Amino acid sequence: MAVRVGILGATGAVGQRFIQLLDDHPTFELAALTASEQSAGKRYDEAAKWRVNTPIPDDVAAMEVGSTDPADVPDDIDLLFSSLPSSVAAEVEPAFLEAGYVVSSNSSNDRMAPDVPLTIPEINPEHLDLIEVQRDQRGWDGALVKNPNCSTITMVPTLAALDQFGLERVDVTTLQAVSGAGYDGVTSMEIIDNAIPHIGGEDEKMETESRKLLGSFDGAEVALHGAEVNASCNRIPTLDGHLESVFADLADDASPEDVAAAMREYPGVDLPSAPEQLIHVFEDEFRPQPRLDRDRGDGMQISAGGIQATEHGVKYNCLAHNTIRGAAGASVLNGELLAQEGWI
Ligand SMILES: NC(=O)C1=CN([C@@H]2O[C@H](COP(=O)(O)OP(=O)(O)OC[C@H]3O[C@@H](n4cnc5c(N)ncnc54)[C@H](OP(=O)(O)O)[C@@H]3O)[C@@H](O)[C@H]2O)C=CC1
Ligand SMILES: N[C@@H](CC(=O)OP(=O)(O)O)C(=O)O
Repeated sequence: MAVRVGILGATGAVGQRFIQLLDDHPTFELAALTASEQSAGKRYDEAAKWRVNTPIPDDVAAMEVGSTDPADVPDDIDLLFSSLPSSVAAEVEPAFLEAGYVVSSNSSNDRMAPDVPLTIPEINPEHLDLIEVQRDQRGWDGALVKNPNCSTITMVPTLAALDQFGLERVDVTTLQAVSGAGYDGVTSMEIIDNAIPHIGGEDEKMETESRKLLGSFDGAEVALHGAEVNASCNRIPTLDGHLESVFADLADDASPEDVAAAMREYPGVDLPSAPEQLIHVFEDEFRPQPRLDRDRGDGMQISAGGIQATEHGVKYNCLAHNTIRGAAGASVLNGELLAQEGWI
């Protein structure tokens, strides 16, 4: 049976990716779009400055954009995807939850809240049961699920594969695409022929969100993973695809071949938007590269390569498409998990 879905913040960069990914989705039927008051009341193709690399689906182009207000969203929507600026999401998401909507949100507010599941379906699907705790504590009829920051989601599947060798410490340096900052985030004069060695708040997000994702859930709360995580985040002039260099200290001996096998064999999930294999491992040490590898698995696969031994463990590079696996695709996959697990 079709699941009726809506998008909060549908006109933005991530909102457009949602529309692209939901076109021809096997079970999700797009039935509501919202944005700011400037866009409300307009046809979608008048309100959105469409910039993704496929045309606006005809049925979506003609849809009317609503206000981001529960009173303006049909009651029969089963699931809302949220791609609002986090300051706006922090204000309006609670109103949708109080009104009984289930929200799969990409915005960063509340990701570390103890009663909010921060989920990657292949890594920690069991954390969804935090919804029961959330409903008890907040009195919401709805449910709020978050996906992580795009840099965090690029690295965490590889760390999950390494955890069988006793993950003790992670040091990561990122090379992040300009689309992560949004269309107006970095000017061409700032980024062409350049690299910017800081992204506000990003180091802390990688350092905390990764430990929640890899943490254990006892039915009441998530205990953060014990590994120390240090991140240094940088912007470079690629369009899409975050590339990251990871140094991981391990308690047990593990050769680069053991690590490659653990990554290749890390199990996927049976959900419509999931890649068949979660992590592709290259033998060629010049890969992964953003332009060549970000679209693997329709933008949902993680790539890794250049695995080498270090004194305390291994180092390697990893890559993911930041606006698909790192944003809209991550929320859609969480929505598919919510449906599979009977939360909607
Ligand atoms: N870009 C990326 O790679 C990633 C982004 N994110 C996060 O996703 C979210 C969206 O990012 P992005 O799509 O780049 O942002 P954009 O600025 O491109 O889009 C923001 C959307 O929110 C709407 N909006 C803005 N203000 C309000 C308001 N006051 N009330 C209601 N709606 C409002 C906009 O509508 P209107 O067009 O009418 O202004 C638009 O639809 C952010 O939280 C971002 O941090 C997360 C991971 C990756
Ligand atoms: N900060 C990320 C994108 C982003 O918006 O992250 P978050 O979802 O944590 O706000 C980047 O610049 O690439």
